[in-house]
Amino acid sequence: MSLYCRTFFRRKSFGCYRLLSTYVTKARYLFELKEDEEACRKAQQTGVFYLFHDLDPLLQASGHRYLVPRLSRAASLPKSEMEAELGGSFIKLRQALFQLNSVDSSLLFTAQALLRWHDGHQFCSKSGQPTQKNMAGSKRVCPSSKIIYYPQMAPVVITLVSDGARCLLARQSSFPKGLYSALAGFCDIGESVEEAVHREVAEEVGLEVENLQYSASQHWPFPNSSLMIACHATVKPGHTEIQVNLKELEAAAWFSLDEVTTALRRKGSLALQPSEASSLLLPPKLAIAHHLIKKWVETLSCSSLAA
Ligand SMILES: NC(=O)C1=CN([C@@H]2O[C@H](COP(=O)(O)OP(=O)(O)OC[C@H]3O[C@@H](n4cnc5c(N)ncnc54)[C@H](OP(=O)(O)O)[C@@H]3O)[C@@H](O)[C@H]2O)C=CC1
Ligand SMILES: [Mg+2]
Repeated sequence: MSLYCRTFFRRKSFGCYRLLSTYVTKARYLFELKEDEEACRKAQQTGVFYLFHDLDPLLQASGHRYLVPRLSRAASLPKSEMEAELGGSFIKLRQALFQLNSVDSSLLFTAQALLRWHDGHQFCSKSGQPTQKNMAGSKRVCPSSKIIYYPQMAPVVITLVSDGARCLLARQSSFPKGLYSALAGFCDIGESVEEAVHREVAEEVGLEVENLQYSASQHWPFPNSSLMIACHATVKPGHTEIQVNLKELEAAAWFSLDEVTTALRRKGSLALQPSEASSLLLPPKLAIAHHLIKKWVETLSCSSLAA
């Protein structure tokens, strides 16, 4: 059983920061918890805990949604007794994605990513000796080599390529039937975001892009922690012929504004009804791919209205 503690910021107890904004005060407080073992120990006495078993969070079903119980103290019971006592079950985070609200999912993403990182960094890669976690869980230190290990995220670029009227979406064989997403790929070492976008698009669909525009970013915990960097880009005029790299993708195609708008309106889970078996499915709201696609639709719809 693993526990992830979250300490809620209480404004009145930090008079020394009174002149600063609430956000700055909170940021300074969280910084203090990472640096000061004793302050962190104290905070854990009033903090709330999220419970995990083998990286699966404890969730409570409530209609079509999942709620995340916040525990005021750490208890240690066998898994089944814990589930019975708290009226919930330990569920794979990926499986529960569509039934969580965005605040809960963001906290659980961070908690699971940290727990996974600690689990995989128990030993120093130089000395082979066990590493020790600090109270806040923000780093691990090897007492022998003195190396400090910090939790890491792998940078990933995700790009929605457009030819002005259509956008390019692709699927991997592991995706649910009908689901298409934007092109994604890990940055190689030494690469800038721009270089990674150009390379990934060329590698996966054989196209050259230009007019790169950063849109947003997101921490994504699956399968390991990634920092998703989302961009829009266009192809060079007239150069739209896709050459799918079948080692990376199962299929890629251009989709019209109408097709994408209809797919965005489709609600609910990723399972298609038999009558819609050939329909296009898009990533869920929580995924940054959804944000990129929605933004493209909004921009194109506005510009066609203005024309
Ligand atoms: N939030 C969102 O909206 C979306 C998130 N994603 C995420 O983006 C990530 C990348 O997408 P994907 O298209 O799969 O990536 P790539 O196109 O880069 O291909 C994935 C392959 O890269 C290799 N790889 C795995 N980890 C790393 C790493 N840390 N550095 C370099 N190469 C690595 C693996 O190859 P091998 O197994 O041969 O070593 C893996 O099969 C995935 O984690 C996916 O979950 C993707 C789309 C949407
Ligand atoms: Mg890819």
